[in-house]
Amino acid sequence: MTRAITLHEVSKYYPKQPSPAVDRFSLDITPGEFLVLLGPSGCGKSTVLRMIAGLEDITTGELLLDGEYSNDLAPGDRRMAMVFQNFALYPSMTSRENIGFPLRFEMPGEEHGPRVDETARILGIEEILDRYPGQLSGGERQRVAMGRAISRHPSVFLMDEPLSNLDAKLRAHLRAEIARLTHGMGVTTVYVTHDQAEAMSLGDRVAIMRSGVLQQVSPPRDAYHLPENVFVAAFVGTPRINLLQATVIAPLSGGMWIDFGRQRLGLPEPLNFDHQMLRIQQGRPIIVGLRSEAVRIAQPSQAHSGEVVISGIVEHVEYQGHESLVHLNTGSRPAVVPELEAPRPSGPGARGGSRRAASGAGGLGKLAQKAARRIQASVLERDGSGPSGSGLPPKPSHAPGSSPVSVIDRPAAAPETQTGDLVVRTGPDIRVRRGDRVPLLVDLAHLYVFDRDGNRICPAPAQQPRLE
Ligand SMILES: Nc1ncnc2c1ncn2[C@@H]1O[C@H](COP(=O)(O)OP(=O)(O)OP(=O)(O)O)[C@@H](O)[C@H]1O
Repeated sequence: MTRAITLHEVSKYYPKQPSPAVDRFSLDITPGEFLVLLGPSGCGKSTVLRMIAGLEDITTGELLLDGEYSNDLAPGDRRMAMVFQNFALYPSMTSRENIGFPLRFEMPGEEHGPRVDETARILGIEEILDRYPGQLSGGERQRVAMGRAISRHPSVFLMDEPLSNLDAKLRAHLRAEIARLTHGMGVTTVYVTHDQAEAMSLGDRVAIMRSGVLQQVSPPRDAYHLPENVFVAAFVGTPRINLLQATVIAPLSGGMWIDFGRQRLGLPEPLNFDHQMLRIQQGRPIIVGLRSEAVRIAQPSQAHSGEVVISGIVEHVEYQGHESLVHLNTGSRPAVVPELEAPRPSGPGARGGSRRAASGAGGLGKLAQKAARRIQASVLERDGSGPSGSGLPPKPSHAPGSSPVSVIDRPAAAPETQTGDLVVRTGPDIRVRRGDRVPLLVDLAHLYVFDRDGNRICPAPAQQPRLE
């Protein structure tokens, strides 16, 4: 009933496009799994989905369905049902007729009524079965569209941003319904979205794509806690992870610091394994990732073990009701991931807009895409200058980690002119004002470090590269 889907080194070149829309994509989806394809607009998610459906030819590579080579299988023979963003209901048919329509071909000559009624009951739409699409709300229309997919008892659901035309409340509601339905039916589901929150809440696993290339496949929790590279770290999680340019200082005489230019973090001694592995980065530019919950505003005397102190100047406080996000200037230089520079599309209809923006941006859009493909340049420096601390700053006067206050607050040579480089999550009642300098406690247990190419080096990857 439900199917295994394997994509092996699958690439897709569209005519007249210099680079592939999908580039050597390999993935095993197990029967009954809910797999989410996640990534920014134009990264190739829909193309992967359409190749699985048979709506798009595979240029190179193999698609296996239950282990059988299926590149050339006709779409109608794949027993897959697709749900799109734009509902695609027949306006002149009632909900009942829309849901029953595919059954005319799947069950010719048979009575469809019971199957339609069963589907309507599962979806809770019995009362709207005799209405036309024009008489339905967006959410009801999408339920009917899902009903049309479910009634066929497919072996695979393929969903392409099915909720993106709906308002936030309805999206959250239908998201829960989709999870309940697909898991209840045990049908393999591949779900496309650019909304990381949706992906994280729905997927058994999330496959994150960038410029046609698969970046990471993992359960949502691992994508958040163990991002394999800076792109995944930045794409997953709200507010976005703070990414700061830095250098490792590891003098032979001992100790290790992470230098942000104006401030340094001393790593507590004895160094743990992950921190020891940073020694080989000595003097090289790195990117430090700090999620908003890894830093708190508190007095140094309140530091727990594993927390070190830096400071920042309050730029802006974003009140969110249940919490506040405090934007601070620590005098560091933010690192930028090219595709994520534009605000993430969100809200109803965002997808079409973003697609237009991507394709219609002309030269700039293409340049951004080109930049994105250069894996060696996966992270840019915001001001275009070299990495901070490219010459070694003076040796600090005390050993790092010897006290919780192991940061060296160097007097700024010039006024701190950068805008907020660090966002910290706090309780809603925080009493800070713009311009206040506040102490920040950084929890080193939640420190991420990426090398210049954007690959995570702390926490150390499970498989260490072999030293030649
Ligand atoms: N029929 C086509 N002909 C040429 N190029 C195409 C075609 N369809 C898609 N593309 C290009 O292939 C790339 C991947 O497109 P795709 O629709 O798969 O991305 P996506 O991640 O689903 O984006 P979105 O979320 O905006 O829909 C894009 O650069 C897009 O412009």
